Amino acid sequence: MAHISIFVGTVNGGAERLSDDIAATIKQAGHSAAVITEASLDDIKNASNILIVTSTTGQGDVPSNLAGLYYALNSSFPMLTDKPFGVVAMGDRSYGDTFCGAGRSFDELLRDLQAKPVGNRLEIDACEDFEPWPVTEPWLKAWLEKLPG
Ligand SMILES: Cc1cc2nc3c(=O)[nH]c(=O)nc-3n(C[C@H](O)[C@H](O)[C@H](O)COP(=O)(O)O)c2cc1C
Repeated sequence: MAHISIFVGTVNGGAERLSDDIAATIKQAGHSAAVITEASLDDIKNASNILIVTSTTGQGDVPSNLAGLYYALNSSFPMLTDKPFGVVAMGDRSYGDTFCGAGRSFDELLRDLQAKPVGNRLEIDACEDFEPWPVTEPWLKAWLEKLPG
């Protein structure tokens, strides 16, 4: 059984609703999960498995409820060596180059901190996927299967 800490970045609540569905599915699969909406540096340092679920705001920016964690990681740069992680990025392709910018930034930062990517980042385009769950569910099931241990 794995414990997964889900770090949510949201402006209008979509990523939080998706995180709740993700947590319910993780529990149904026999694991445990916690959804964290106001994360501290210790939350991520102490996490066994990290799942970032974030929308993008501004011009490729991390939502403010998750931005504090992003900047704290970037400035204090704690090594997260071999800590398994995944990223679910919600965005809108009509924003062009900044599509899913927050999820992409987190993915890059966690790799820089030597955390261990499990599978590929999921990018959800609000223009195409009006409901995020149908694309997230198969991704999540595959991600759980790839999780070490
Ligand atoms: C003001 C604003 C700025 C946005 N900027 C971007 C962006 O730069 N890139 C992107 O991919 N999506 C962008 N989006 C789209 C959101 O990330 C997308 O609609 C997401 O599903 C919202 O999730 P939330 O309800 O959790 O905030 C923006 C949306 C708003 C309202």
